[in-house]
Amino acid sequence: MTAPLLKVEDLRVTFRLKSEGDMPWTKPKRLHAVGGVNFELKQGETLGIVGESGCGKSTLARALIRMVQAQGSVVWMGQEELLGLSKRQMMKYRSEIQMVFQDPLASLNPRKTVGEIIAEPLRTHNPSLSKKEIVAEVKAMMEKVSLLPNQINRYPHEFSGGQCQRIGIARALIVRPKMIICDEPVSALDVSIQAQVINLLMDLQKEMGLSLVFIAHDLSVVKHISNRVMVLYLGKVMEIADRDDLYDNPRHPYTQALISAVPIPEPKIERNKETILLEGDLPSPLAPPSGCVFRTRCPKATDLCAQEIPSLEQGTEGSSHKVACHFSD
Ligand SMILES: Nc1ncnc2c1ncn2[C@@H]1O[C@H](COP(=O)(O)OP(=O)(O)OP(=O)(O)O)[C@@H](O)[C@H]1O
Repeated sequence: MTAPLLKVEDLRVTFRLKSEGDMPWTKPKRLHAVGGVNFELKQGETLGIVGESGCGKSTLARALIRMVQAQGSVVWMGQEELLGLSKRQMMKYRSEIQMVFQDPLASLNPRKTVGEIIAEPLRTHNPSLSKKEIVAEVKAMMEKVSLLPNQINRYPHEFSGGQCQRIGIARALIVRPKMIICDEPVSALDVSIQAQVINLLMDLQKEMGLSLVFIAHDLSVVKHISNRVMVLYLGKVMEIADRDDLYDNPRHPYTQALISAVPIPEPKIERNKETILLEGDLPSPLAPPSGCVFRTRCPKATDLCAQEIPSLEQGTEGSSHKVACHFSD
């Protein structure tokens, strides 16, 4: 069996916060943004990551490419432990793992032309390329993402939101990565444009054999693009399963609530299950609940849930459907 492209074990990110009013001798508060996440990603696969705002999706993504400091282990292609590498050593892998960000315009330098923006990673990773070669590569990549190559000298503000996201995708793909992390890549775009960008990503994935980590809070979008889906809550994995398994048979009460709230596109089709309303807000990650972090909003919680952290377990032997709940369905 081939090794997974990416293997993440017990990944943890803790931010140390010091508020301005604190006396010098007070201890900084610790915010556990990601608390012991495990998953694997195969070549050509798309893993969707969902969860409410503040549950740690972006921090997890940033930890994978060392934009934030993390503990645990991130093994790349069965060989390299990325968290142990120096910034310099990490450069080699930065061309293999690229990121597409949420706000397309804000993620592009307004003072650079589109050509310069797309070329930047190429110049960094292939300094021996001539100017002519770079321009040819950039124009070819612009065509691949359905941008007009003759617009190479224009500036980001001259493009629409959807076009800016295509520029962001071209910049990520120009160095031929093996994996792309997309952090809410379409949530800032109009609904009509979202589908175009998602379909573009799916076409490019097929053509280039890419693996995707796709972060979003819109469960319909994640369902469309993902092979597997991971549900995060307060920095912990609640459930992970193949896409259809998760959407047709959610086992964690949190996943059940999220899926029950997904709007049905065809109004004539009646929903056969009630929408489950979650009470209360996401607890502060500065003071997470004891035991199961979801228990304060969970309709099934008992004393056990306050005392014991449920481990992420498979329902049946060999199943890839895992759930962290003492009372899962
Ligand atoms: N640099 C930082 N310093 C301190 N706390 C941070 C930092 N970055 C994120 N956090 C906190 O970590 C937690 C997780 O944030 P994160 O942005 O990863 O969540 P998210 O699920 O991506 O949310 P959203 O969907 O709103 O982007 C939040 O409580 C956030 O306030």
